[in-house]
Amino acid sequence: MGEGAAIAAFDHERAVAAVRELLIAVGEDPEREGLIKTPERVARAFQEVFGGLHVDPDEVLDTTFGEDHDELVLVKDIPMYSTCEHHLVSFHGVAHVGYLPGASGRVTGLSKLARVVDLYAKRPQVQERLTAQIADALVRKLDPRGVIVVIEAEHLCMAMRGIRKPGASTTTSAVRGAFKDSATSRAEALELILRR
Ligand SMILES: Nc1nc2c(ncn2[C@@H]2O[C@H](COP(=O)(O)OP(=O)(O)OP(=O)(O)O)[C@@H](O)[C@H]2O)c(=O)[nH]1
Ligand SMILES: [Zn+2]
Repeated sequence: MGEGAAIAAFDHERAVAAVRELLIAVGEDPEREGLIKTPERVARAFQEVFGGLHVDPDEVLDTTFGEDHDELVLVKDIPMYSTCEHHLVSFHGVAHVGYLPGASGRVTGLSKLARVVDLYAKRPQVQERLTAQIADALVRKLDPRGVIVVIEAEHLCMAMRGIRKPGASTTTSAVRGAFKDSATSRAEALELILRR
């Protein structure tokens, strides 16, 4: 079982009631025409954007192939939408996920790397933890020689409110195994990742 996989199911009725309360709290009338279906819609949207809480990300990495490939596998520019756990607004950008297959040479499906990003992103998150969780899932499931994950994102909590710095970009990385031990391997991977 992956980290934090088994939690209570989504409580739709409770979410609808909570959104309705929030609308009243901000001074709106939840009975007016434009808002009548909003609690229902927002509940469904929350179920989708936090859907990763109810799926075990490790299971998507069960698909592996014996390709006998022991060099870098890197998927760049995976679109990523997550939700800042402090303000419940979006942070979004791209994730880059790379790994060096282990001695067995087994690789996973490329889409599975993007699925792992998605499942961890669909939780209340901070960018640093999201980056580390993706790296650690790959370490657990693929027994790789190394893993590197880089996420570049804009936080709407810094753009639309608070300090109001739209365009500010946050980069986080998580390196494991060979990418942690060898500055040369890390620099080569980062060069490929950040090359435009
Ligand atoms: N390290 C980290 N910080 C984050 C992330 N997302 C949001 N934050 C920060 O979390 C902090 C929360 O600070 P608080 O002082 O508790 O909350 P706040 O008064 O709303 O803070 P401001 O955003 O500065 O107005 C802010 O500095 C946010 O920028 C993240 O993914 N990683
Ligand atoms: Zn925030």
